[in-house]
Amino acid sequence: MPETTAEREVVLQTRSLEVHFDGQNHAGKKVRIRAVDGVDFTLHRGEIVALVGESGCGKTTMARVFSLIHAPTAGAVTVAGRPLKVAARNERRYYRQVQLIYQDPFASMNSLKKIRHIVGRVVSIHHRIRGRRAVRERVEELLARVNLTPAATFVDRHPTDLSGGQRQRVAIARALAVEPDVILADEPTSMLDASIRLEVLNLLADLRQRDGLSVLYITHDIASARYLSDRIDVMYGGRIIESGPTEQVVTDPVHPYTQLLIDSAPDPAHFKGSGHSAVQSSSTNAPVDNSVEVVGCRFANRCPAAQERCTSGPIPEFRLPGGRRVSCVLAEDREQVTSDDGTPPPRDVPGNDADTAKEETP
Ligand SMILES: Nc1ncnc2c1ncn2[C@@H]1O[C@H](COP(=O)(O)OP(=O)(O)OP(=O)(O)O)[C@@H](O)[C@H]1O
Repeated sequence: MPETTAEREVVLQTRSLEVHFDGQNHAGKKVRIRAVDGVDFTLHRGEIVALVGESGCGKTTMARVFSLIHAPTAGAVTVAGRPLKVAARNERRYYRQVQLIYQDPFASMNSLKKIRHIVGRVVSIHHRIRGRRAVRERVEELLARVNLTPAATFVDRHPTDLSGGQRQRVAIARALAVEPDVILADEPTSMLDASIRLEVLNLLADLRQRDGLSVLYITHDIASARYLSDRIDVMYGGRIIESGPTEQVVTDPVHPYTQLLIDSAPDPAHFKGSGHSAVQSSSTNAPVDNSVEVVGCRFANRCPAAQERCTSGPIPEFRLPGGRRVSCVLAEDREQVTSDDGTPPPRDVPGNDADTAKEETP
């Protein structure tokens, strides 16, 4: 396998992706909701990328674009190098490449059917395996792959006979039945008991390790993202505001919002399955109103380090060593920072309060 992400094949990519919805604000007025508002995202083969952010930031909408539920409003989406529209012409073939795992495995399972039927149906459709015995053998193989063993004891049970963690394993087995390249895991552990969360995350890590699967892991919990992912994309108000190798982002964040997520996690260094971000519950942290068009940084009204220029014009994307990208003026203070075009950013920018303050000091 190639050593660096730059050398690996890109399986999912977006460029300037926008997904807007018609909706209503709290006053009942019609508004345009910018669920995703100019996102550049990349997932390489065999990589686990975590999309992290609070509720309403646009994470699920991203996954829904890749699973053909929402169409992009603007921007480009490619899947294994092909434009999404082309890749999705044949839906069945598309879903062989890309599979979605939901937060609530019950939502996508007929609880009246046995596991044999729930997983077996996908096996028969996608692999054209006929004959009860052949289908059952394949189902048992898949259940064993997600550590539901002995598999023969699970096939004749109903989803209601299983624990939450076991049901999520069945959902993963069903996704694996089509032998996908990519798993989109949308908060796959948030409805599970803390003790089982780790098991499911370990299973995803194991599938990547053994089968080279690529995983888009969606979560509001940066501690679990740190546990599982190679890279983190932090999303806020429909935009990715910071991204890079997981350890670098978590141990040395640049954007104050990333710092807030880390501070809100119980113990980002030692995830034991119980992590829950407190960002949402704080009364001072009102969720972002993504129906309002904002030129600068959407986080500025909550940011302890906000400067005038954070809201007066677009915030450039800065690059840092290690493939890190940050949309925050604080990145200018970092060593080896470059602008999007690879040049060092101008340090003396009018309106930069920090610089002005330094000049005025006698
Ligand atoms: N079909 C839709 N119609 C109108 N608005 C939508 C639709 N889907 C999502 N939204 C809005 O888009 C924004 C982003 O939603 P999204 O579900 O992607 O966020 P999220 O980060 O996944 O949050 P959560 O973790 O709560 O699911 C929210 O303001 C949401 O209300």
